[in-house]
Amino acid sequence: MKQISTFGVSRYQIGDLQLLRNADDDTTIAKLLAPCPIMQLEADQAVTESSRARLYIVLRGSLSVATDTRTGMADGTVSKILPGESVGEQSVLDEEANLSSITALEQSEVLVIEADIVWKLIDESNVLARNLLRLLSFRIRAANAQLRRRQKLGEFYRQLSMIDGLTGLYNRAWLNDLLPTMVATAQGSHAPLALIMIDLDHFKQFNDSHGHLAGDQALRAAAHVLSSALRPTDFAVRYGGEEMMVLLPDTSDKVAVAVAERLCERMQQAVVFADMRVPLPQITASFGVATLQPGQDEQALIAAADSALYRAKDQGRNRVVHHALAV
Ligand SMILES: Nc1nc2c(ncn2[C@@H]2O[C@H](COP(=O)(O)OP(=O)(O)OP(=O)(O)O)[C@@H](O)[C@H]2O)c(=O)[nH]1
Repeated sequence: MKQISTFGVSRYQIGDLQLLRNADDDTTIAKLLAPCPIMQLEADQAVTESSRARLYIVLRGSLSVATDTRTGMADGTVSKILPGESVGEQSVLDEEANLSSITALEQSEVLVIEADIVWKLIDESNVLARNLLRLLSFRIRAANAQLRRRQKLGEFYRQLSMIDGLTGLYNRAWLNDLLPTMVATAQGSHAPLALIMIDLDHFKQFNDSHGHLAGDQALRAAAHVLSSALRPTDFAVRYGGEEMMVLLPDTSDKVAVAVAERLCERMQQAVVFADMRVPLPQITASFGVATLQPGQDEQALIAAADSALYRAKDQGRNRVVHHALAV
């Protein structure tokens, strides 16, 4: 970056600078700008870092500004600054050195205005102050829009990471996130909460006989049985390999058992297709039902449903057992 002139003796006019367009008192402004250096940059040359805040106005050529991630708002976004446009207003107002990385996109000439002169210009020119406010408001709005976009994207990925890829059911991460709240809400409002633990029967054998891909198809079919049979307020989760779980808010013992019975029956009827569209043998599952007891936490609720599930396996599989009721 080498100085080739000062604004006062250059061919450039105040009207060339967007921030000062239509300025009211040209003579005072001209006097303030006269000693400001004009620097020449070659293509790809960086604006030399200054420890002090400065305003840069492009007179010829163009600059690329990559925001620095240290600013918090920034994410390395690159913008192009064209003749008449400026960069560095915010650092002047914050009285902080510019954290952006500024590089010339082609051979360029740049007017450099030190912060103290910018403040004098603000004192002298209402037009400059107004243009500066407008510019900053535009930049804030653009930054807000970008933040909103990023927030939406973050939420999208968060949701994606809560869904099991094979079955489309919620996954364990979702359960860890949501179950404690569901349990606390139910305990707080004395509303019932039922949990059904489901495990496919002899699934190792199914995999061994028909292959892992057919096993995956069976898991998808089982998940579909659950998700298509539930109310919109219920949740189906893939708890582990071939273990699934259904959460039924506001549901009593008896209703939860009836729901589990319905799911058990539909599971036997589910048609699992292999790739050749030839149906595979039936799948069945065992169901353990538990309902939240006063003072119980989510771990105890899961453990109760799990022990009911083991009893269902013990009693011959393809059946429903309630933790406390004799089903
Ligand atoms: N295809 C497939 N199989 C899985 C997946 N996750 C777990 N499994 C299989 O599920 C089987 C579970 O076997 P076990 O826990 O022994 O139980 P089981 O054979 O179902 O027997 P019971 O539960 O006692 O009826 C294992 O063979 C796992 O490999 C998966 O994502 N896809």
